[in-house]
Amino acid sequence: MTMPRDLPAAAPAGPRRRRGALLSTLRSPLGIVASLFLLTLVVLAVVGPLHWGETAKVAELTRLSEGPSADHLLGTDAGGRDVLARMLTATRLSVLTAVLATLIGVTLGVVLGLIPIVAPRWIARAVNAALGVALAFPSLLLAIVVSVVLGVGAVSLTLAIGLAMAPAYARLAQTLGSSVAGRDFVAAARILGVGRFRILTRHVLPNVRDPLIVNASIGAGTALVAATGLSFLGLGVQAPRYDWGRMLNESLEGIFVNAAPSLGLAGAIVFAGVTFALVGETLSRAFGLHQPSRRLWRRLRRRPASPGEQAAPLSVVDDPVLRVRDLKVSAPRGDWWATPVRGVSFDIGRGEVVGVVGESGSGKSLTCMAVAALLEEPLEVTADSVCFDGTELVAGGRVSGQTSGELARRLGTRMGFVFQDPSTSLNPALHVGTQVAEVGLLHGGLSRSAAHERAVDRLDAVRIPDAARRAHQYPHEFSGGMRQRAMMAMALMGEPALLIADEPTTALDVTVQREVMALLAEINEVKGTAVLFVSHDITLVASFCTRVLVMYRGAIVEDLSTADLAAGRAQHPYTRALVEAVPHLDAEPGAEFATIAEGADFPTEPVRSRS
Ligand SMILES: Nc1ncnc2c1ncn2[C@@H]1O[C@H](COP(=O)(O)OP(=O)(O)OP(=O)(O)O)[C@@H](O)[C@H]1O
Repeated sequence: MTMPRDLPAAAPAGPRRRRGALLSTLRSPLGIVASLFLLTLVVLAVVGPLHWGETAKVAELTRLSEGPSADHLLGTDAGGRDVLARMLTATRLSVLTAVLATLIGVTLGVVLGLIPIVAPRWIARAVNAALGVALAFPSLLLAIVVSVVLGVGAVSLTLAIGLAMAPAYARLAQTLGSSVAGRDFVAAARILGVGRFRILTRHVLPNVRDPLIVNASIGAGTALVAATGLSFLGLGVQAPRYDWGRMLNESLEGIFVNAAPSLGLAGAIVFAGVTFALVGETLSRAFGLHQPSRRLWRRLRRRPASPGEQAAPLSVVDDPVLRVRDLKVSAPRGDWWATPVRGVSFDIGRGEVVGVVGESGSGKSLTCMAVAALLEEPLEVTADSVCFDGTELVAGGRVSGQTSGELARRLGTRMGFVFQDPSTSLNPALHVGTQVAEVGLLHGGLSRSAAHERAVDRLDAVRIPDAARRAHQYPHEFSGGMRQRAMMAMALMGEPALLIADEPTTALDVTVQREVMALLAEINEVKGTAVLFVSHDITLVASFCTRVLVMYRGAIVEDLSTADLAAGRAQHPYTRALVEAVPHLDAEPGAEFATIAEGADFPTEPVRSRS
């Protein structure tokens, strides 16, 4: 039996969106085929014994083990009974065994898997240890042992397979449950005094439900094969009852003179298995858990540019360090593609400091990650050109997240990236010095000791106190500001032509923010490194940068100098709304702050406003 797939625990959609997604998936070719297959299987399971049950019992003693004929399409068995009628009659028992076994396996698995989240620690430890032991056994072997212990028969077969499936589902539920239990909303519920059981039912279960349902549908096919296999071995359904496995065993004796019964039964087993897999795949698409198909990738590549995309930049720089033309980032959302970055074009001059502002979700981070070739599948990054420091990153219209060779060396030594969250940007398992030294080892041709020496020197340059000692510490021993400076030290291992800083100060307190900004300014001045600085804080951008790109709904709507911005010469209504929303210290006490109304709709047409 195969292990359940470790699908991501997706946030559950609301009931209406869920229903809508399910209906639209059911109308897709996959959904239609899956529904037809499932309907056929259910009808056969319900109607089979009623319609063909009596015919299946009739034994024609003059027609034993006959081949296919007009009367008996799959021939007769050794007792002179019609194989097709028996096969159709056996559909109910075969399918029911698989479905019930899966239900038992999933239910038991979910209970065992989620116990550690709610039970006292000693119970959780005991359950974990038992699960570890159970998982060490191959599940089919476990099913054989259990069915021998329980005694052969349809009921014990169902229980045996269900019990054998449970450990794998328990592990899956535990993995999914633990990832949800660590999220902030669970912590918030705990702070509010919500009990553990209620947290489990209200917060954890709804968030792991979808991947479990998808796995259960696919797992039913595995259960069917296991049940058929055990019955085939004589450990499952016993005479006078019969399922496909037992029939397959009986048909084997005469397979060389009459292969039709074995082939027919194999076809039935494959049909049922494929049905369960198709249902699982359909649900996976409806719940947004699947990876997009190759056909979808191809369709995306053929997709024509949609209106509003901006192939021409709003301003052009001579000899830019970075030139971006018509950059688009698309992300799969179920069966369709969202385009959070809709064709942006811009230049950054050598040594220039350019800010990117825009509301949350406007595509600032995706744009930065895309130009640094950091985005990978399932995200799709296309562009006419992304030319960094004289090197074209676009090949075949696409920017790949997997760079190698000269390109990786160039990006590693000439481009630096400082991420928003200093707590996740460094590997917690490695010393900071080791991580900073990596660029020197990989691309600088330095020996291990020389790379370490340079890393210490770079940490010192970004004012990490006692750098030689600190280099041997782990990231958790650094403060947030020190981690951001360590990221800058990493960039300074090479000779960076561009430093992309994606909200590098958002997670820091004001004093540390100032230190980080001062360091960025120093790197720009001393090294001549251009900076692409992303921030929500338009005042900070105006004071630090010389030019601002304003992003709105995945496009650059205005590209203006900070002098124009400060002098109130912004022309796009969205830029003006951003400026007006900046709080002023000289505002009347008690006066309401200006804000951008939720759902406010601004034009996405860009304006040219550089003086
Ligand atoms: N890995 C991803 N897969 C799919 N969609 C994504 C991914 N990353 C971001 N998005 C979506 O793309 C859109 C733009 O995201 P992005 O992170 O670029 O926004 P942002 O402007 O940087 O926002 P913020 O200021 O909050 O960081 C958002 O709607 C986001 O949900």
